[in-house]
Amino acid sequence: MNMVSILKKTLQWLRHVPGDTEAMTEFGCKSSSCYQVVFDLVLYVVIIESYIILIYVSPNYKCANCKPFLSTNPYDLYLDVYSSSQLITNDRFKSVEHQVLANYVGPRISVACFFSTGARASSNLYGPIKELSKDNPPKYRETTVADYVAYFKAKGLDVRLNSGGSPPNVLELKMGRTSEPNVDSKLSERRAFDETKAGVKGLVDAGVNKIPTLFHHQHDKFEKASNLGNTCHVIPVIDLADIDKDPGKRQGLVDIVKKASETWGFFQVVNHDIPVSVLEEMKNGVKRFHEMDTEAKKEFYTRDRLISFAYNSNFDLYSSPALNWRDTFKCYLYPHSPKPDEFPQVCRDILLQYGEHIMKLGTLLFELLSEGLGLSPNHLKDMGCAEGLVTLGHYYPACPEPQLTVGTPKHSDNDFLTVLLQDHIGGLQVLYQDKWIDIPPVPGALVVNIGDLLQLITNDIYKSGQHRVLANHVGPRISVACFFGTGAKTSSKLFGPIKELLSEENPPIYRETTVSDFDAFFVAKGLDGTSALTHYRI
Ligand SMILES: O=C(O)CCC(=O)C(=O)O
Ligand SMILES: [Fe+2]
Repeated sequence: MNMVSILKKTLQWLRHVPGDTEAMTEFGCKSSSCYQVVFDLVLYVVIIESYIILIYVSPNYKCANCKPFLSTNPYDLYLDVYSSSQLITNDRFKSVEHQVLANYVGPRISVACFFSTGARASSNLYGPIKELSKDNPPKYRETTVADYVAYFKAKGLDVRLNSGGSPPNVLELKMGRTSEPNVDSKLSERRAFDETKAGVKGLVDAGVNKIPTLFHHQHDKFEKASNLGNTCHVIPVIDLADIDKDPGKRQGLVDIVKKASETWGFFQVVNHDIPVSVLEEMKNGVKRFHEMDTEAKKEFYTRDRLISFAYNSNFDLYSSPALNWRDTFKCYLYPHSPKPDEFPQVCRDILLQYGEHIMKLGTLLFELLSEGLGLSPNHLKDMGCAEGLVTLGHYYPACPEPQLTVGTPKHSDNDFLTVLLQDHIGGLQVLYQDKWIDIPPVPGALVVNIGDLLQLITNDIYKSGQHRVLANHVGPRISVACFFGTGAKTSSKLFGPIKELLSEENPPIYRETTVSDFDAFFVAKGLDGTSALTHYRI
C-alpha cells in the first residue's frame, strides 16, 4: 500500500461508524479493546479534529488500554495518541512517550503523519472536553494548537541523557497539570470573569472593595522598590534636541544610549520631536476606549491574537498563576496599515497619527543603537527590526488592595525595542542589580527599553531589562507601549546573533529563531517571571 492510499484508508477508517471490522483488520487492529479506543477516537476526530499520530512501530508496541499487538507485517499501522489528545480527553487517552534506537543495520525509513488543525494560526481554544470532565475535573488548562506547538518546538525533545528518570512530559511542564482539588472552581472563576468581557474595570465599576483571590500574587512579587530614598540609581534621561546639528553631540548620544542599553536596558528620551499634544491625545484615546460604554466595548473583546484590534484582560488568563490588575487593547499598526473601520472610532485617528511619529522616532533610535554596536547606522533597520509596530493601550484601574496584586508582573519584552508612554501615576519599575528601581514619570518623556530579540541578535551586548508595574490605590493609570518587531505574523525569516559582532572569543550564544516562533513561545509561556531567552540559549 502506498502512503496516499494508507492515509485515505485511515481517514475513511477514522470516520467510519463502528462495526467496520474489515477496515479495522486491514489496519492491524486485532483486539476488541483497541476497537473501543478507535471508536472513541472516531468521535473526537469528528468533533474536534484532534491530534493523532499514525506511526509504524515495532511489533511489541502497546496501545493504551489495548492488549499488545504482535505483528510481523511491516505494513501494519498503529495509532499513537498524541499529547493534545491526552489533553482534550483529560488523561483518558495516554500520549505514549517513544524513541527510536540507532542500529548497525540500516537505513530504517519511517513516515509519521500528524493530524491537527493545520498550519493556519487559529485562535480556537482546546481544553478537556466538558462531557468527559463530569466526575473528573479538568487536569489541563486550555490552549490554542499554535501555542502548544510553539511551546513543544521551543522546548525541543529535551530528554536529558543519564538523568536517571523519564524526561519531563510537555503536558506536565506546560499545561499547568495540577493535582489541586479546587482546580475546577478556579477555572470556572476565570471563565466567569472572561465572560463578563468587562475586564478589571468591570469589577471596579461593580464596587468591589476586596479583590478576588484570583488576583492575589505571592508577596515577593509586589514588594516595594528598594530604591526608596536612594538616588544612586536613576535611569538616564537622554535629551535628543539638536541631535543632527552637531556631529559631536550625536556621538555623545550614541555613547549614552549604548551605555544605558548595555546596563539597564532602559532609558528615557526627551525632545524627541513628538508634540506634547500628541502624547496627551494618545493617553486620552486609550482612556476613552476603556471608559466607553461596556456594551459597545464588548464588541472588541477577543482572545484572537492576530486580529487588528483586540481588547481583553489578562492575555494569559487561563495559564497565569494569578491575574493582573489591568485591561489592555492590542493593535497592529505596521507594516500592514489597518483599515480605519477596524479600529474603534474613539481612538482611531490618534492611533494612526501616533504610530507615524513612533516609526520616525524608532528609526532614529535604531540608528543610534546600530552605531553603538560599531555598525552602519542602517544596520538594524535593514535587518527588519523596525518593520512592524504593535501597540498596547493599558488601563490600570484604581485598586482597593494594591498590596495583594500587581498591574503587570515581572517580564522582559518579546520584541526588538519598546517605546512606552506612561502617565503621571507611576508604578513602573526595572530590575537592576537585583533591586527594583522606580522609573518615575517625566513630563513629555518616553521610556525606551531593549527587547529580548535585540539582546538575542546582539549576542547579549544590549540587555533586555526585566520590569513590572505595581498596582495602585490611585487610578486609572494609562500607558501606551509600542513594540518594534517584524510585524510579519508568519514570516520565516530567521534572526540570530549578528555575524559582525561575533568572533572566536565571542561565539554565538543564541540559536536562530523566527519572530513568530519567539512570539508564540513568549505568549505560551506567559508572564511567569522567567525569560523566554533562556530557551534560545545554545
Ligand atoms: O504599563 C507600563 O508602564 C508597562 C507595560 C509593559 O511593560 C508592557 O506592555 O510590556
Ligand atoms: Fe513590558
